[in-house]
Amino acid sequence: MALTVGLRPLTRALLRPWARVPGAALGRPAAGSGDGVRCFGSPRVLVEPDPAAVGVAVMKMRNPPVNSLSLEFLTELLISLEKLENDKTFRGIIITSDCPGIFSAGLDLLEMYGRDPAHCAEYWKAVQELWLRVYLSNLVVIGAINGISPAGGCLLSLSCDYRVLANNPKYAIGLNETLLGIIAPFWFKDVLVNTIGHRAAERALQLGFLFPPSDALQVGIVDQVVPEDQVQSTARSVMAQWLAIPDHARQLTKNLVRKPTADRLLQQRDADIQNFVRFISRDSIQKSLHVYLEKLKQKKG
Ligand SMILES: CCCCCC/C=C/CC(=O)SCCNC(=O)CCNC(=O)[C@H](O)C(C)(C)COP(=O)(O)OP(=O)(O)OC[C@H]1O[C@@H](n2cnc3c(N)ncnc32)[C@H](O)[C@@H]1OP(=O)(O)O
Repeated sequence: MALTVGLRPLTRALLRPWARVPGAALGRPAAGSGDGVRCFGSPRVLVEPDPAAVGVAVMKMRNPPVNSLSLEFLTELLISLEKLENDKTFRGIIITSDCPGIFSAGLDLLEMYGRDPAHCAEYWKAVQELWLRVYLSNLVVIGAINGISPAGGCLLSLSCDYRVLANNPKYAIGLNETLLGIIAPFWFKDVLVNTIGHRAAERALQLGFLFPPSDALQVGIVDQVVPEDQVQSTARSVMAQWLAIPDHARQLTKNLVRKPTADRLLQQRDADIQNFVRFISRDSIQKSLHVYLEKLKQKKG
């Protein structure tokens, strides 16, 4: 899938600093890595070949403090994913977090609060693009979910082929948009319905459920819950099962299952952007975001 949307100016801006980081440029051997070991990534996305599994890359998100999906972070994720997709040495990716206790806090609220319509439109394009790229990836994508994963973080998880969640009572996963006074877009909703079924999604979406690990497993929003120190090794074992299937058969099957859902967005991307911009620009929605951001601040005391 081509990187179709208008990310070029930002992409160029992002590429410049990477060029100054020895070994950090996409596709170059990393500083300190052995000859021929490919390690590519960016300031916020660390991508390394899994030393224990041929053809597998581990992608670690590191946008502290909470891996919120800012425009810059989304762009870096997109570039790394595109690079991996085009590198025939890789057949699978494990997506995980480098921020302790947090997989991803979801979309960056500061990209939607107090921003002008043009910025919101650019941001939403990037959100759409990340979803499409992960959801339709030809690679096997396993989520090693080592922290809380609300809203956009949950969408990212749901877009993986398989989800392993760490069994920690502090962690939770779900589409909690209504708690913020906003709504999950139809394609977030579609992916949740596909995963947990209509009735469970109806309740979860309206009530903004964030499922703790045991409930998450029970409802099927994740596939496995394991002790925290086994998340990566479990993801690796699952990856081996998925990679035992011939790529072409698995990829065509994935496409068969996922394309109708992706097509619903692909057929109306511009309208979806306009809808988002109209919605997010409303005074009432900006007020809700303000209240939510204030709550986050006050939580700190
Ligand atoms: C028609 C279409 C409609 C629109 C659809 C839009 C869909 C939106 C989907 C989304 O993804 S909205 C985002 C939802 N995310 C959340 O609700 C999570 C909010 N965050 C938290 O609950 C907590 O931060 C945490 C993730 C549980 C971590 O808690 P912790 O105590 O470790 O850290 P904090 O002190 O709360 O946060 C640190 C720092 O980060 C800021 N921050 C947290 N989350 C976000 C975020 N999503 N976007 C931007 N910034 C975030 C938080 O305010 C703190 O900032 P400072 O006070 O340090 O400046």
